[in-house]
Amino acid sequence: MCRTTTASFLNFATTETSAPVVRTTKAKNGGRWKDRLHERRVKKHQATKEQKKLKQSKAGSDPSQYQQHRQEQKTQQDDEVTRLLDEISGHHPSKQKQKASSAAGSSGPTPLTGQAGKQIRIPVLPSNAGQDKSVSSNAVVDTSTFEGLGLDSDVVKFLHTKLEISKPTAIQQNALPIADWQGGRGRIEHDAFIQAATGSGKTLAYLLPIIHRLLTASTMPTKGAYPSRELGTFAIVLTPTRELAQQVYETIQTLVNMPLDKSTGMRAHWMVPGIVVGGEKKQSEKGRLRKGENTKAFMVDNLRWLVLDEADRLLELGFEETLSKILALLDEKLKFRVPVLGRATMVNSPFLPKRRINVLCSATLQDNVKRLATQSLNNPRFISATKVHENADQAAEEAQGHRGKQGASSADDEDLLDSEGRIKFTVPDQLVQRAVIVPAKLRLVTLVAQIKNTFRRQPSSKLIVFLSCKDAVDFMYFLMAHGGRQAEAEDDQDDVTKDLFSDAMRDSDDEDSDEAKKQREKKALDKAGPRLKDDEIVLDSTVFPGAKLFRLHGSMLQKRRTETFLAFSKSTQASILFTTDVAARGLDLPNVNSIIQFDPPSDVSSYLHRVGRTARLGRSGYIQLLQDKGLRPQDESMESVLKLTAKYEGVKKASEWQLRAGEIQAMLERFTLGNMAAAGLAKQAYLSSIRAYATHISAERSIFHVKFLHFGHLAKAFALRETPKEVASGKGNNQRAVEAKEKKEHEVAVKKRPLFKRGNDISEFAVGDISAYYGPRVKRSKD
Ligand SMILES: Nc1ncnc2c1ncn2[C@@H]1O[C@H](COP(=O)(O)OP(=O)(O)OP(=O)(O)O)[C@@H](O)[C@H]1O
Repeated sequence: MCRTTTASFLNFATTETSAPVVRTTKAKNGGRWKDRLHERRVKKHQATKEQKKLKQSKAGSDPSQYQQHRQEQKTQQDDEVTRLLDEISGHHPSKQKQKASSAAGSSGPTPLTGQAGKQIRIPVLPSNAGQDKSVSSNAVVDTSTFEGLGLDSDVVKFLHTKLEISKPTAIQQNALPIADWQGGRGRIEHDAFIQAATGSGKTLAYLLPIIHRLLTASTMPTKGAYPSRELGTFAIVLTPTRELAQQVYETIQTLVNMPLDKSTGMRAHWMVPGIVVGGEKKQSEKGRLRKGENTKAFMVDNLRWLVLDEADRLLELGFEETLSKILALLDEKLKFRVPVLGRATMVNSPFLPKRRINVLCSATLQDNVKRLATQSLNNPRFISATKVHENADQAAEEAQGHRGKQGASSADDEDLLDSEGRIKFTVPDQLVQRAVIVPAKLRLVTLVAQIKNTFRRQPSSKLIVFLSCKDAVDFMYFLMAHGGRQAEAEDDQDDVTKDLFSDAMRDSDDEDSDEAKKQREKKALDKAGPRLKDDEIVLDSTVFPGAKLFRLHGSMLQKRRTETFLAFSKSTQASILFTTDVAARGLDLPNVNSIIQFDPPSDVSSYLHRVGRTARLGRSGYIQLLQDKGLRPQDESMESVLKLTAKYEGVKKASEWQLRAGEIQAMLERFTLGNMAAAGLAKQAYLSSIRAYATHISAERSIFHVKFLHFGHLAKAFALRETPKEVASGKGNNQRAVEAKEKKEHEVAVKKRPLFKRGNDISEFAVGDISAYYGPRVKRSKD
């Protein structure tokens, strides 16, 4: 049902021609690596099908067919985003059709101002420490204080005393006036795009107006009654991860629990925040939201705000279907609402927006999304930390005009625009960014060295290490927890071998009871060393003594995810969080002072969000990318990182740092070799990382191409000594392919060898194939 509804929202009808219908494929970037891999496979399959179709059509096929096909592919991504934006704004598809057809007959979206095909440029100042900046604003208000912006005095007091927030940040200064505090008849209400650097306070920029207006609405009865819980849901905030939902929920919870001065008539008890996230059953959140079963209060008659936090991620691959379904549900619920007898279901308060306000918020809102939003959303305003623009084109023109006046070499422009004149996404000013070019085989040891150096410099540091897949997260977490027990690991290895041998002997000798066998197995497993346990939230590190280790990824049980997130947030001692991109967006993890990207991010915005977990709100932060190919000139040499560790660890001669690095690598390899659990995790991590690496988008494959990877060296990054072939053949998925390839190679090699040497390759179990001994039969020529 949802599928049909979704389809009916497509607002750009394909031009009707006699050409065969060509199925377009999605062409999107971003998303999880698994989504991208799936996407690529589907695309490849469809492309082959289309090629076949085109071949089958008339000989010398019509070039217009091909052009149309190309055009459709090009606009596919934009269409996808437009459709979602239309759904968000609740536009009627038929109206959209008219709009599209009136747009100069173009089959793709055209900006309203007629600047088709033009790049949008919106300047953003590169900082998230906005409090001390003097920022211009369209509003005739004192934007430097919350009172000046019109925020209720109780809320201001609460922010100041309880949350230690005394002045609005730059993005809050610009966003709050647009939110139209007082409401009132005849006021234009705008949808909004909020874009500012990570850690700049965007959450409060959209939450404060909502809370303020709901509080104000509670002072006046509508239809004789004060607002109550029975009126349903007033605002929905959608986020791409459960942790972010949890964080936003907690912020709202704190806000609605603020003490209020009763004489003002404002009441907050009727505002009840709720959270809908999936549990172990992945479909549950979608299901509950679709059916509206979770709570009776999920009534959307009065829905006045729909916020898409990390909107660019929500519009990305892997999310759009869920988003469509949720939006379709909202529409459906509105369409088929059943009036409740004796109950006023619709609120008509002068303090609330008259319609649903849509807010899209992120540090990285792409230009195409903004351009399409001008068409799809309702009077959208583009709010950055520096300015508010009426539409994306206005912002672009202004940026261009500014560029024209100042000359292309203006320092400001260099900061704001890239070489092609597009807006640059920015990282916080105070963030120190370093790239270390490391050969794959030294990546692991450099990671260890870098973490050791960080802890030496600042003993209670909190670090986040980003990895590309959950298998790599599990392995690193486990390795850093137990890999430092060098001596134990060696003993363990001997014990395991002894144990397994003696058990095998005993099995064949006597017939023990099942219970005795179980006991022996358990003993053997215990001897085999530590194992990764699902119920562990935190481990002590043996590689970094005194440090606590955490891990976070999407395949963990929800309960563990939440516990880990909270435990790491609260940790005040030296801590490391190993994580996938699930922690890259939006999370406000206090006092994280260093980010290490062990695996490269999947694209620019992913990089920005990852590094944004540190240097938040003007604090300092340090990030490091460990990469075996340079993205830009080498910032910090691998040698300097390793030398520093050696120095810290008492190595006197500078030349001995290599020895120390070798010792660390050897220690970790010994552990992996001697521990069955570690060996399994390492192999799995190695394979999954290669798969993830292979899904880098085409624009970045000149740097991150799987062909550039040295598989043998990469194994060392996962503390493995085996050759990749051996590792791969141990895996079910690749086993047959590897075996088949090896068999073929072997056969070819055998055939090439001189006859007298071939016999050596014959196994004693070989049966009756004479060619194995003498090579293939060949016809002899008669002469
Ligand atoms: N005006 C303010 N003064 C001081 N601290 C603030 C202010 N506004 C927000 N903060 C705090 O700044 C931190 C970062 O805010 P927030 O998480 O909203 O950033 P963000 O811009 O949404 O970041 P991201 O893009 O990473 O999601 C939070 O701890 C928040 O409480």
